[in-house]
Amino acid sequence: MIEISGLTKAYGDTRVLDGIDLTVADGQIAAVVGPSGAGKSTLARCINLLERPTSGSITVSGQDLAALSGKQLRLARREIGTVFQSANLLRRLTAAQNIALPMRHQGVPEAEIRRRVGDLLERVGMLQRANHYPSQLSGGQRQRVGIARGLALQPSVLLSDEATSGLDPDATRAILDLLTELRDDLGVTILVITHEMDVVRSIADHVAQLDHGRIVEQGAVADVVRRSDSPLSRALLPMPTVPAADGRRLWTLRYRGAVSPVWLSHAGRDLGDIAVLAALVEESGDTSVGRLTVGLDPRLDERRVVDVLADLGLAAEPVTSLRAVRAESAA
Ligand SMILES: Nc1ncnc2c1ncn2[C@@H]1O[C@H](COP(=O)(O)OP(=O)(O)OP(=O)(O)O)[C@@H](O)[C@H]1O
Repeated sequence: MIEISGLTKAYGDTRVLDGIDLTVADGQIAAVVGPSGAGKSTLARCINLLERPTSGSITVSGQDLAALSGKQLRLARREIGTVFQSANLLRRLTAAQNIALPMRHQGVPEAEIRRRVGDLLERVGMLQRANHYPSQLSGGQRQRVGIARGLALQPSVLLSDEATSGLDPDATRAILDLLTELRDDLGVTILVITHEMDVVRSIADHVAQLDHGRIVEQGAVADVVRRSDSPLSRALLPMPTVPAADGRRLWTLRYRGAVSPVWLSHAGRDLGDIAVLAALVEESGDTSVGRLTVGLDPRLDERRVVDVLADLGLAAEPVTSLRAVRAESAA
């Protein structure tokens, strides 16, 4: 479990992180997203102790890392494995030697290193390439070795800093599957720093949006995608703007997981004809999330629409954007 509380980082007079509160439960994957310059990398460097926070605490498995120094700090570093963008492997070392490196630095006995390197190579599907140098590996393969190296000291937390950026879709998918396996099989808590919303949708349990050094929105991904009119929700499941058809009133519907496959006909019994104008269904973790724009009879009572759809597991919200209102009144 990672608990970040009141984390602030300043360079001179400039506060790059400003009162970050973020908790990632054991065995969960959390994603931190945000625009360039928001402070994502600085947050990552504070968490893996490459930078000292100016104030606040970072507690991993009950230990406040920000309060440690010297030997304690070196020991605490083992708790957090990091995977960097483009893996950062040492060119002159083979895959196996790169993975062994953190263990050598910590004085792990050679026999134990050999055993663990073998296990790790197998876990990340790279056993056949143990003796390849980074230049002989693809970007996705290098990243697998990077992940194995990040796990070498058996950390409870894995920090992934833009680990999939620059990879093609297949390699990205394979790395995301691997991270999910690590969470599920080893119970590793994973914090993913990314600018890719696909990554969040695919693997994250929790998402936090960083902007100008502050977390401006966060929550369980399954809840965030159902939020109405939230910037993070729109970024996660963007919908095209559609004009209302035939004088209907536009509504946005959201659902997650267990919605009846025949909800539309059920809802139609109470609400009359439902025009589906746009729909987006995504797999998020092991559940599906959906967002639709529908057109309904404008004479329907708002409360009734919300209640009927809520009974069917859908969150409904009338669309009130200027464009939609214009489209409605023009129809
Ligand atoms: N060592 C430093 N000294 C002074 N300012 C810094 C330092 N490191 C980062 N900053 C500033 O902190 C802000 C956040 O930078 P950071 O690299 O954490 O953002 P980011 O969200 O990771 O951006 P990107 O997605 O572009 O990598 C930027 O305005 C940057 O200029």
